[in-house]
Amino acid sequence: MTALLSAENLFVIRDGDEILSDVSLSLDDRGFVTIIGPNGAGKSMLLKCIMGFYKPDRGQVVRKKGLRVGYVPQRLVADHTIPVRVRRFLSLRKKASKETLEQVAEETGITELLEQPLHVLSGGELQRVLLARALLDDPELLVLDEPAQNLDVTGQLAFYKLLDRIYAERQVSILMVSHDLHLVMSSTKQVVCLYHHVCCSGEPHMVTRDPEFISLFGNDMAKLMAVYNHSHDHDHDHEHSHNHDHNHDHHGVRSHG
Ligand SMILES: Nc1ncnc2c1ncn2[C@@H]1O[C@H](COP(=O)(O)OP(=O)(O)OP(=O)(O)O)[C@@H](O)[C@H]1O
Repeated sequence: MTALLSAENLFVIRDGDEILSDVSLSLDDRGFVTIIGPNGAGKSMLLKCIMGFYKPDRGQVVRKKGLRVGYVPQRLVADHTIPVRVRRFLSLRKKASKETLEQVAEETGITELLEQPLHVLSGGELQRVLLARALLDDPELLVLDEPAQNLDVTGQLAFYKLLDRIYAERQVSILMVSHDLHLVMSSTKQVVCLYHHVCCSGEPHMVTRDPEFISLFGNDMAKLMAVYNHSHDHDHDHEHSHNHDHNHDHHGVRSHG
């Protein structure tokens, strides 16, 4: 397998706090990695470093040469005072052909919305438009930062279902921050549990059994995951990786050193 991208030993330190502490992560061709972690754990910061929006204090991000990346932010605040139609919005930054734009619109279920002004769209529709925009360049890697955070449960389900289909049908890898592990765990191949450092990582059903996962999210979350795991609960010990060479209190401190 070819590594599309790797983050190597990233540190981000602000006001003496380690927002990211020795974080490493790598994404292979056709990988599907979901980053989870409590509020303020540094998930968005990690994505910003990976996207090159933010320079880590130490460490580096190595990308495959010429890697095409599509980015889907948490949300888009549409400006009511400058009514932009969806079609125009999609062609603002990307030089996609009319055919590509319409094919991607079809794929993401927004064909009917192309002539609508952005500001009239629902939250779910806007997220599909943002996904469509990220797909216009035919990305090898899709990076999504809590893409369903502002949607209701039905909207979340629909969005992740669409993402599943895109992953199945395209030659694309996915790196996503999500709080909805129970909704994405059937598609996710690897979960990275972050609390300023990588607490544990591996296949979803293994990570949810990890004592560090349970200490971060509590037993209720672990039990909820167990229900979702039930249908494909089998042993993958050999694929599970840990990072246990640290010792700290997850609930109290932010600096680990
Ligand atoms: N540019 C910055 N300068 C200083 N501190 C920052 C900066 N960006 C983020 N932080 C801090 O870093 C910590 C991690 O923030 P981040 O947004 O990465 O968390 P998160 O895991 O994405 O949280 P959430 O789940 O709530 O979105 C927070 O305490 C935040 O205040």
